[in-house]
Amino acid sequence: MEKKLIAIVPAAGIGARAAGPGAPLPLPKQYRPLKGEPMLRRAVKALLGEPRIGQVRVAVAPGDAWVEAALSGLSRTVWSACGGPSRADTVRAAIEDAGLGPGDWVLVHDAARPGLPAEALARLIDQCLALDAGGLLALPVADTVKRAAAAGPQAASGGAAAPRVGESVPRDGLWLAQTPQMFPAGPLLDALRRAAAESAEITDEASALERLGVRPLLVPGSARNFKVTWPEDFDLMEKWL
Ligand SMILES: Nc1ccn([C@@H]2O[C@H](COP(=O)(O)OP(=O)(O)OP(=O)(O)O)[C@@H](O)[C@H]2O)c(=O)n1
Ligand SMILES: C[C@](O)(CO)[C@H](O)COP(=O)(O)O
Repeated sequence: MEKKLIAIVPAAGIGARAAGPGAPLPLPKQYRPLKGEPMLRRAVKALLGEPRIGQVRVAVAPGDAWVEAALSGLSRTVWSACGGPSRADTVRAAIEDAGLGPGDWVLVHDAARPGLPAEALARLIDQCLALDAGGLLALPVADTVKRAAAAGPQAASGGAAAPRVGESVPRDGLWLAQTPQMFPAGPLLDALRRAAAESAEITDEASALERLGVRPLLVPGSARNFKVTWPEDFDLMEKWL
């Protein structure tokens, strides 16, 4: 039987970092309109443009009041209020909800990355299917990388003091992980369950599998596919869109 490919969009966050200082967001960042359309809707539409994706499953927080309007009229799209306290909890619950076979493919994409180009998405799927291996979009690090030193004494003038450099980190071989991240459903679900049982803090799907010795493919992503995280990112993303 042919393996299915479904997409999961974790959308149960609140966007705390996207709020300005002292100014909470009026609604979670994934519902903020970008050029007239909620960010979540744009992220889902980027996935729907790929014919190999059979269904898009959006996972939102319990009590979410915005998802129905944000996704109205989209084909091949369902949503469920199975969001958990962390992104990994949300993704795990969404895969459990999806009732997939262990060999079916799951492609996880952040609601906060509405700028995903069709070519980058196709590149990831092509590579994973051709090599029968899980993988993720990512970009090689272009800048010099510094690790901050442990916090020292605060400046006498008040205000938050700038941290100091502890060391420079060689950037050779360093990549910045993006989404989508694509894996077979069975191994991914097993890896996420084990990470949860062992209280391992994981921030993406690949790292759950890396803990178990898997070496996912690093497929070149795109600068346009950045994650809307900080207040200024909304304007920047609107320019790209
Ligand atoms: N408990 C959570 C936390 C995050 N996410 C989702 O994971 C994606 C990437 O997370 P991030 O950009 O960190 O979003 P937030 O958690 O909303 O942002 P912040 O950390 O600033 O609060 C987003 O689509 C977000 O909605 C989720 O589904 N469930
Ligand atoms: C999955 C991710 O987008 C890859 O860069 C990232 O790790 C999500 O991290 P966040 O802290 O939940 O934004």
